[in-house]
Amino acid sequence: MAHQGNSNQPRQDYLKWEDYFMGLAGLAAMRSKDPVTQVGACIVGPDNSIVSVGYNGMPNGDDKSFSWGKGFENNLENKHLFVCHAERNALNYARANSTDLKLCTMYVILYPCNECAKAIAQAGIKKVVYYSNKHEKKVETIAARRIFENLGISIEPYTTPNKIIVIDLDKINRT
Ligand SMILES: Nc1ccn([C@H]2C[C@H](O)[C@@H](COP(=O)(O)O)O2)c(=O)n1
Ligand SMILES: [Zn+2]
Repeated sequence: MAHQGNSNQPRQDYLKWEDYFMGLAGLAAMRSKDPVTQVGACIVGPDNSIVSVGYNGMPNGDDKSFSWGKGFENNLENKHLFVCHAERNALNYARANSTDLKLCTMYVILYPCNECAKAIAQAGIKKVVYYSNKHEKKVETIAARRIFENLGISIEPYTTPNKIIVIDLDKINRT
């Protein structure tokens, strides 16, 4: 029997496309400084090329002028009015590179809000894959769903059972 290291067969447990894209969205989310909810988004072209990634953060990364709090009576002390959503950041980056997004798919860790849904629609994206819908009952999410439904934008949950993707950077040194 051939030693695994000498096998002439391709690996079978390689990362599938969906896992790769959602994994990239998850990796981007790890850049977020939001202490509660870290969101990442990855925009993918029809040829499976990575067009853009983004994560939620304060405008221009300015963490000094804005609070990461939530639940304060004074809305200006809450993050929500200020934070740039992962989807918008990914769209902005793609736009800055003049990429046509019409045939692209967006992979995102959290179901988009209404504002992002509008931006996704205006960019011409026709398919969104999301991981979590933890804000399902929020009016922003309900409005987003309506935008997607009315405009015929496909919005699907990520169904792959691969919830944990381990990145072992040092593996290369052991093989
Ligand atoms: N689709 C979404 C939804 C939310 N975000 C960002 C905005 C905030 O930083 C955070 C939500 O905070 P929470 O109320 O869950 O504490 O997530 C986003 O980027 N994309
Ligand atoms: Zn949003």
